[in-house]
Amino acid sequence: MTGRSPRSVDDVDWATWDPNIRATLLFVIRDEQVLLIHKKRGIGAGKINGPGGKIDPGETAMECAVRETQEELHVTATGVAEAGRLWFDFVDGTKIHCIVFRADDFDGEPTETDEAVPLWFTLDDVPFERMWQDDELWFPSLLNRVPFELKATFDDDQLLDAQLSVG
Ligand SMILES: CNc1ncnc2c1ncn2[C@@H]1O[C@H](COP(=O)(O)OP(=O)(O)OP(=O)(O)O)[C@@H](O)[C@H]1O
Repeated sequence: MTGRSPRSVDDVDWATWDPNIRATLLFVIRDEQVLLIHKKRGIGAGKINGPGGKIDPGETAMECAVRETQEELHVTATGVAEAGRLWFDFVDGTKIHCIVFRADDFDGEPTETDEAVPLWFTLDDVPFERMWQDDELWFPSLLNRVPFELKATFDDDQLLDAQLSVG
């Protein structure tokens, strides 16, 4: 141990870090609004987030992001592009690697499912207090189309430390 605050980003050996969960997030951003979900189950249930979930064997991260958005909201995202990457190291040993996508549009009508409630927010009114604490750190880069990478440590859903790199 280094004796610094518990589990800072620099305490993690990222060179050997091997995620046990590979996941995605997708944000449809259209007409100065972003399509979010109130998540009903799974990791982060009760929070607001983008649609997304774990990558299935044999699918690409982008295929996963589109599939999860279809499953959770019954819409098909279009104009999808990678926006950034997130590394989450939890004190309980959970290691989540998440690829974030941005979409310009979608086909279909956002619909509540067993997994999620669709919610639109204007870009100056995103409800960060109801989201994972890291989201607020990288969301501006997502909006500005600046590639980002964020490494963060968490204890349960409490953010301990984070390092963002952009550009
Ligand atoms: C720690 N800070 C975090 N900040 C922002 N987003 C976070 C997150 N930690 C996890 N996430 C997202 O949460 C989803 C989990 O996936 P999750 O819903 O459990 O997967 P999936 O739909 O496959 O669920 P089942 O395994 O079928 O229950 C997935 O989008 C992942 O990126």
